[in-house]
Amino acid sequence: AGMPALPSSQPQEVCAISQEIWSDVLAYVRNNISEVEYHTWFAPVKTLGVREGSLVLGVRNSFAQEWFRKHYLELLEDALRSLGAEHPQVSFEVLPAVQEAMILPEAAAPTPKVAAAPQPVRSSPDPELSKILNPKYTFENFVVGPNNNLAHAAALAVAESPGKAYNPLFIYGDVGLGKTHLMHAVGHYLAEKYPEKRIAYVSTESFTNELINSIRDDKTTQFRDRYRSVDLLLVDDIQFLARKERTQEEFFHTFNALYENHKQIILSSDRPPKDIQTLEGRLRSRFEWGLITDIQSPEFETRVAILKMNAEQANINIPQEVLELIARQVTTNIRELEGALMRVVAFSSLNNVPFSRAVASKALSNVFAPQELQVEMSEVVRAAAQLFEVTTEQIRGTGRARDIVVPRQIAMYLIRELTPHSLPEIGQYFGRDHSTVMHAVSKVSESIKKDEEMAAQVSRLRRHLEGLHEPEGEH
Ligand SMILES: Nc1ncnc2c1ncn2[C@@H]1O[C@H](COP(=O)(O)OP(=O)(O)OP(=O)(O)O)[C@@H](O)[C@H]1O
Repeated sequence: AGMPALPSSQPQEVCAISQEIWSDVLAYVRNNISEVEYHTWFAPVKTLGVREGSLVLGVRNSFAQEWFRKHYLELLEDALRSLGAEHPQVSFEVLPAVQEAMILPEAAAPTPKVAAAPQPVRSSPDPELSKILNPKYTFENFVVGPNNNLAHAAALAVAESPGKAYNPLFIYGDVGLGKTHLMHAVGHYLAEKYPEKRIAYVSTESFTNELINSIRDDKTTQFRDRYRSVDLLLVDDIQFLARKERTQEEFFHTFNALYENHKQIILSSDRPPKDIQTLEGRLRSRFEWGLITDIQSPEFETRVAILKMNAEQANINIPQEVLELIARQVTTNIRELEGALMRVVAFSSLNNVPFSRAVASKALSNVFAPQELQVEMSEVVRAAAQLFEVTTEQIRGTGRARDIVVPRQIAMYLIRELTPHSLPEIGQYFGRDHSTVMHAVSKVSESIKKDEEMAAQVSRLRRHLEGLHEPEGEH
């Protein structure tokens, strides 16, 4: 409602994300019906894309079409609503029987290069390897920023001279910040350069389970052979070795075997070795033999760059300001950042509206608590200084000249309006007491009633500051 219709000349690359939408819808459906029903009816359905806001589903015959209309329309609409569709629409088309097997992507023309099902960037000679390494997790697809440049450089060095540069390479950081991505990138790099090298990627959990199974099945020799004969061993989430004595013992020997043969080992963890409780000393010290490097949360610019890369890869054209809005909403976890982007794209295609800040903030409003306007005092001062062509030091200083006092009072007034800071806190920031701030606030609120120019300046500043943080409302 109130949204501009999507001009037909602006093709939305719905196909790129229709798979994404469809898998979310399926997940919703699956939660709400029995497994048998799900497999009978939903498993054979193909998505044909989103057309003009309507999710088009291909079903096998007209009987199924009727059945869906009668029994599952509401459920599907609910699912779309959960993704943000305001007027969910689903339509069904009977798939031509012969074409059923090849219905995608040809039928969903025009088909952009789909990122939802990433093509292997390079085909690995080893089919096993392409199963274990995520094709998306390459160096090319890794955005380097101040938060991860050391880890990135270390990974690259290791990829170029495995077993020589840093062994082991230990990468730690919070969830969803790219540890697995970097490990796989080394794997891809090596696989391309040295197709004969053997690479193994395993999570600590799988390593543990495989070990347990091998003990149970009396196949520990095979287990050992497998891991001790690789050229590159990538082990994810090594912190889960904590309290698993038997696995630690086994891993210790694997580590030694590889290390002695100059085979590269890369480990990831959510914390540095010294913080992994109940890790045997001899393992801990080995983890510290090579290089320990961390990945931090990405800062704003890096988050925007990551979103941009994702959008480009999905062939979706999203305005910079929308990407920035998303990057402001999700600050710590890149997996969630990517999820937020998908949500915005799904929302805009399901509602058949072009990307805008309003659309994005709406799409994200269910997922993320509506952003509190979080203007910083320093931002207000900076903005006021800029507008009045004085320095921030002057504004926070003690000068009494009128051309400094007015900007200072306006800054205090706007800080009071736009931030949750108390009068004493604001006073402290300016090296004054709270009564000075109170005086400034009442002075400015009086002045803007009479002084048009000042009113304009204040509202311009306010809009600027709000614009920095808040999604535009829908008018
Ligand atoms: N610098 C980056 N550039 C582009 N994409 C990134 C970057 N860092 C992370 N990602 C993406 O973020 C997602 C999460 O990354 P990844 O799975 O590697 O995180 P992780 O640190 O291993 O998390 P976990 O601890 O949960 O395993 C992936 O889709 C990955 O491609």
